[in-house]
Amino acid sequence: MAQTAPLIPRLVASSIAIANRAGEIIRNVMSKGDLGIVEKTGKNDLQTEADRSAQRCIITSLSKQFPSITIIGEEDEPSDSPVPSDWVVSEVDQDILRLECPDNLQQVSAEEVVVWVDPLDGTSEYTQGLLDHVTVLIGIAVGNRSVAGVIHQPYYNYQKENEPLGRTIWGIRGVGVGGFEPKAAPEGQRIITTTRSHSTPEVQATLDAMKPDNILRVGGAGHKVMLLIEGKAHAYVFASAGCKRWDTCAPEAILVALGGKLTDMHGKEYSYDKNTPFPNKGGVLATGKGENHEWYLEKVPEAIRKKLV
Ligand SMILES: Nc1ncnc2c1ncn2[C@@H]1O[C@H](COP(=O)(O)O)[C@@H](O)[C@H]1OP(=O)(O)O
Ligand SMILES: [Mg+2]
Ligand SMILES: [Mg+2]
Ligand SMILES: [Mg+2]
Repeated sequence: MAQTAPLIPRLVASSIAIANRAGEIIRNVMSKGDLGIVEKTGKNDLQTEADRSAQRCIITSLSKQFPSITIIGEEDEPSDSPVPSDWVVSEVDQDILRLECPDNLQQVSAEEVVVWVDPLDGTSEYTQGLLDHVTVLIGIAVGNRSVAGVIHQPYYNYQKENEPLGRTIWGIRGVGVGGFEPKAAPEGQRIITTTRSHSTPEVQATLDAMKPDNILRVGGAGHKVMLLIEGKAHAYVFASAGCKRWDTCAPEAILVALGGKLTDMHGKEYSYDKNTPFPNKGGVLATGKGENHEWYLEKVPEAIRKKLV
């Protein structure tokens, strides 16, 4: 069975198992207490031992199982030390291999695939102990389109006793989603989710122009798209540069598999081609199924939109 399934479901099946392992690594770093925080070159841009170790687990495992695909990870990896053998995952999620795959995904070759890896999304929140904002993101693109994604939440349920810790959700365009219960956001309200650690006057002015009933300021692109697909927010609005392709590839695929949309502030979809420059310079606007994406675009103040190129 595993050998006969097409490449995209096999990649998703492996990514689920790999993301689970990366989540354990993230929890282990936190429980040991030494986060090994490094400031990267950008403003308000941190990296921890958990980001580095989780990425080594994900990239080593994926490239071992799929040697011909292109993998692009957020973190630079200067480490020469060998990857511990128990970080190299060979398991796969068997249920995914049994899914029906649409025609357009049947014949994808490894050379067409680009996997965008954010080993730990919400690093700023992780260092501040806001653990439920943290996700592991593995996004799968074919050509320039994001077609499948896995979001793992290592700390899901962490404040509840007797509930399983962590969960992994997946989505494949044209196939469906799993690992959670999709829900529509409440009618008759406008709830917008946005950054809590990378706000700017432009981000705030754009939110003001949309006159939301409520604003949910939380960390991570993965976490914010989870709020959309679980019906907690109607739109994710970030009128600023700062996010990168690895932040949006996996969440976009899951959102789109459910009928939602993710674009820049001009309404343009991001390209996930391997040669694309990775900054999402046009900002992020994501809306759930049935939301009027155009309405949000029209509300973006023109002077702010013009700067986001
Ligand atoms: N100015 C920035 N510099 C670095 N990363 C950013 C910036 N803005 C956003 N990001 C990335 O996008 C994610 C979503 O942004 P926010 O939480 O501010 O809404 C962040 O968790 C971070 O990913 P990461 O934590 O993987 O570095
Ligand atoms: Mg980062
Ligand atoms: Mg990120
Ligand atoms: Mg990250």
